Amino acid sequence: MVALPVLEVAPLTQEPTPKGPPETNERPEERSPRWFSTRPPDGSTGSLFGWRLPVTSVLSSFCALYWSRFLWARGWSAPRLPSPVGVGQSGLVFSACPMGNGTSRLYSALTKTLNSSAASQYLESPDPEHLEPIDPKELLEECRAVLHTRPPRFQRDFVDLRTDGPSSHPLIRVMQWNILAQALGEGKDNFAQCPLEALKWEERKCLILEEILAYQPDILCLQEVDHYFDTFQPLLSRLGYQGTFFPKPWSPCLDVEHNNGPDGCALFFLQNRFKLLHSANIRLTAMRLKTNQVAIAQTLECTESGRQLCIAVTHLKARTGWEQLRSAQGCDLLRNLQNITQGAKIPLIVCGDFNAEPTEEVYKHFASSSLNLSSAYKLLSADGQSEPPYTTWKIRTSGECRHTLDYIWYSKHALSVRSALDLLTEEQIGPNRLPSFHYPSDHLSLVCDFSFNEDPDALL
Ligand SMILES: NC(=O)C1=CN([C@@H]2O[C@H](COP(=O)(O)OP(=O)(O)OC[C@H]3O[C@@H](n4cnc5c(N)ncnc54)[C@H](OP(=O)(O)O)[C@@H]3O)[C@@H](O)[C@H]2O)C=CC1
Ligand SMILES: [Mg+2]
Repeated sequence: MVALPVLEVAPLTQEPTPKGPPETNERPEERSPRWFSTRPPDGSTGSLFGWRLPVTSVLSSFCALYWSRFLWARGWSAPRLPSPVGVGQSGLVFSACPMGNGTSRLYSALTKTLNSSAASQYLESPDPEHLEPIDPKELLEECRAVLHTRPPRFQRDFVDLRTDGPSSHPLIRVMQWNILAQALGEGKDNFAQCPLEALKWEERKCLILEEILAYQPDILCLQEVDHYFDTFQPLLSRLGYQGTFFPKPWSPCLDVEHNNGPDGCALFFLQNRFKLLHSANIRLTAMRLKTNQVAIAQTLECTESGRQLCIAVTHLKARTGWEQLRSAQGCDLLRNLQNITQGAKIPLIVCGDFNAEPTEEVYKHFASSSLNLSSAYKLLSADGQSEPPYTTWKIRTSGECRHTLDYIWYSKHALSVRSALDLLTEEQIGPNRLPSFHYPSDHLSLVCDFSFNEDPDALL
């Protein structure tokens, strides 16, 4: 069940003073973080975007717009299509336009384009109910065929981080990745050096899938997913994953013409490795008010060992000037995770785009939490104490942005990081930065192999 839109955090009152300079490409209402307002006593919403409107009319139009878009994004309002020709295997279909107009986008996952090449023969399915497993190797080959005009993908190596001998428990591979919402990449992010051609969804989705298939995570935590129902859910379910999607209540994607629905967090795990015990979709709050950011937290039982693991994914509020909101959202997530892990009894992994450098308060809350968390990618540094120099690197019209914002937190007593996927080098990323013809997102994927520590009763 998804919560309703976010009048509660509509920018209204003065809040914390931005620490850094405002980014010039932001809209005025986003530059000054003015949030957490209560409604004025006259029953209007106050100066929401400069208007004074009755609460009921604003509420009802937001609700109607949001729900119609949400239902439409899920395909619930869609009529069934006649069976298209050329039956394939995987359901990965390429629509004629990048995001498509309403109709072609809605149908893109179901439709077989008449002129599709032989390369996509295995990638297509006429039937949304078609659930036959896909061989990951064959899907990878198909993706590579689609990408044959693009430069080869970058080589990244796993760094061995073991400090002891081999574990008797099988490894758990976790991938964290902000994949870049298609609507934001094309419509809002203002990438200055990335040609629109490089963002074409038909090819970019293959780059994303290629990255996932190359590392084959057991657990996959994604942010900025705006193609869940038409791409990732159908394909990944046929690769053996069970998926959950929680859209942002008022996704900025919905402001983009020809969007594909709201973006949100998605969490996938391999069904042959885990059983789902508990799942929570969390609308993050700040000072008890609902915000536009979300998280998913699930408790899984490992089929091999019978041990439990809690996994969470989140995407905190972006942009400079919103540090206090991120901090409050982080505290709310930690509070929720305290409950879900039964007071830190269940080992925990938290993946996210925190939109916060390690110097920020929210990072410090996680590092000092009573959940005893440590950030896995620190282990790649020489002293094990420093985060990588960047996890996102892009050039916006407002300038170059190189930041460390993405993290994989883990219970440091209960779990060990056995290896971590190295980041792309500056040379690999290239002078035009990300995204690019080589790499589909402005954020790098983070991938770690975890094992349970031997003593299950050790302090978490
Ligand atoms: N929050 C609210 O109450 C309401 C919001 N809205 C709409 O929602 C949007 C804001 O939503 P919110 O969830 O707060 O979004 P955020 O500020 O968290 O950012 C949304 C996306 O924009 C990207 N982004 C970050 N910095 C920039 C930048 N400088 N230029 C362009 N894109 C950037 C982020 O990517 P990354 O994480 O990769 O950095 C993120 O995915 C607005 O467009 C507004 O119109 C509408 C009504 C109410
Ligand atoms: Mg983004």
